[in-house]
Amino acid sequence: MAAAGVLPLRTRARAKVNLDLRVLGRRPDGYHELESLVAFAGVGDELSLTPHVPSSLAIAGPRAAGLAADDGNLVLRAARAFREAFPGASMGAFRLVKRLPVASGIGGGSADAAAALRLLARLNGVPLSDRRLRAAAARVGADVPVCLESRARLMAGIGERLGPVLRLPGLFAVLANPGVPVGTVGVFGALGLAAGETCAPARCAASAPPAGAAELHAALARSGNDLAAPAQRIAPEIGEVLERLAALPGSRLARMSGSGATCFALFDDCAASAAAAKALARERPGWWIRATLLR
Ligand SMILES: C[C@@](CO)(OP(=O)(O)O)[C@H](O)COP(=O)(O)OP(=O)(O)OC[C@H]1O[C@@H](n2ccc(N)nc2=O)[C@H](O)[C@@H]1O
Ligand SMILES: Nc1ncnc2c1ncn2[C@@H]1O[C@H](COP(=O)(O)OP(=O)(O)O)[C@@H](O)[C@H]1O
Repeated sequence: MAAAGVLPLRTRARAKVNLDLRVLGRRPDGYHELESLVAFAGVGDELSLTPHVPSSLAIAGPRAAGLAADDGNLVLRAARAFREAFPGASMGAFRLVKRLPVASGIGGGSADAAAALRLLARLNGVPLSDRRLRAAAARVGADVPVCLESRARLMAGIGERLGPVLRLPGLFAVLANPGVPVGTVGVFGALGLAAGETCAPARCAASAPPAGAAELHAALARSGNDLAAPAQRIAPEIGEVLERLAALPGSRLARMSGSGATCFALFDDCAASAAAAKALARERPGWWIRATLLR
């Protein structure tokens, strides 16, 4: 129950989109070294924190079904990581409004974890640049550090090495998910790399992405997502999502995000992405489809 007179703190947990993703190799500990240009969408979950009451989590929202509010939830895992990093910190009661599909390659759980860390940091006067906070984020999950600030940047290592924040041109996108959850572990496993194996050289000094949307579309067309092929072997529905997105009027590029199954298409303007999302929703009423700005 909310403490009388105490207003909850609130934040958005925006969907992460991997505009491209290269797998460089597999570390001896089994994790994969990546390079990815990451952007964030206007759609996301919502998280609030009622301070100064015992730690707890309640979940509501259109995608809440099947997501347990137990100790394994990434919100409560993040809260534990925060308390370990800042012993004696004030905690509170979280309420998550779940809108993003679960296990879908847009990091909803990672964004929720990062949102929990942001709220606890705000409550306890900890700046987002605090290295103990960043270390706590990396302990919760590979994608959590980039979600902490939720700003476009290059991500490397297993996700813990972040480039400077990038001012990307706004990318008008349609996100589409066919309703098939895809596990990250299985997709990395299906790549079939042995521990310690290298498969691609790191891009030397990563150059800043172009400032114009058309130039960025063209640059992205020269890259890809190395997890798309293994993900499609696990969930062949992804092939159909990519085909449908590529065939939409005005679609400039169609690609899978993260380990799937969510895919995105890019458009020149807001009217084109909105019309495309509407048309796709008519064709595939069972899919999760959103027009959104990536930046
Ligand atoms: C693939 C990516 C790309 O952004 O996104 P999603 O598809 O999850 O959204 C991420 O690397 C996912 O990060 P995240 O989902 O936080 O991964 P974690 O929970 O830390 O790890 C889950 C499992 O994925 C594998 N894993 C994860 C990250 C990585 N760089 N190499 C890996 O091999 C490991 O088997 C690990 O046990
Ligand atoms: N708050 C949460 N939101 C989503 N998934 C969560 C959450 N807490 C724990 N999980 C678990 O984490 C896994 C990854 O979820 P998610 O971040 O949605 O995947 P992805 O990064 O592929 O989009 C799921 O299998 C889910 O059971």
